[in-house]
Amino acid sequence: MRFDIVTLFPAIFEGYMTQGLLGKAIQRELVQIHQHDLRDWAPQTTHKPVDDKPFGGGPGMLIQVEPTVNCVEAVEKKADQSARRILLTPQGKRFDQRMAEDFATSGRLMLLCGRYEGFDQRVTDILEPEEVSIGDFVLNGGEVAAMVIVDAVVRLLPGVLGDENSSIDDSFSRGNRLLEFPQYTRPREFRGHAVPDVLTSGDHKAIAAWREQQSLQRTKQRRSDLLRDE
Ligand SMILES: N#Cc1c(-c2ccc3cc[nH]c3c2)n[nH]c1N
Repeated sequence: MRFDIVTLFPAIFEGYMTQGLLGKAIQRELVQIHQHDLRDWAPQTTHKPVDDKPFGGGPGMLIQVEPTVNCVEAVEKKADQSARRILLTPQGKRFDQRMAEDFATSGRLMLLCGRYEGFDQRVTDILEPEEVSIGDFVLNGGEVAAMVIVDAVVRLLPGVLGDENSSIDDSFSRGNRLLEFPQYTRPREFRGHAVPDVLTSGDHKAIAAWREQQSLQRTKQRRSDLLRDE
């Protein structure tokens, strides 16, 4: 799978792409991530401005339409398949596990990361991206949101998580409507807190029943909204 990230701050992604599961997936060529600096598409002046004041007044600046559309069109010319375009914005559809599973079936995603007050409206009108938000809070730009999406999608790709790390029991995975059960490893007791006996009983049926009960109890306590019919 390939991600093309259009951003004013490509360096933000450097460290992120070399660490952990994503770093390994890139090394194993299961994933490609290409950053595209919008400033490379700015008017060829010394300052290379990509932002300007909003018509009609108001605070802050907007990213101009021209560098963005030129950048996206240039990126698309490099590959035969047209990428699925995602614009990160607080006004977007809420990102969730179902959306992550859907994105994971796309061969290529283009993530448009804004800054300032966002993009000129014509970027949306011309490129017709899917507008996505990662939650009801305000960030300073789309890059962190893009990393959240890359992180959630990459772990779903075949071969990225080994069998021992399968995502099948994860909260929210593949239609799971229950939060994941509590997990324990060695030591069997720490500061008076012991691992529940059932987990060391070897009785797999009892373990499964305990985990189901714990998931249901945890979901009722923390996220009862997940139990309501849609
Ligand atoms: N996705 C998302 C976002 C953002 C976001 C995205 C892009 C820009 C560009 C300037 N400010 C931004 C905030 N804030 N909160 C979210 N859930």
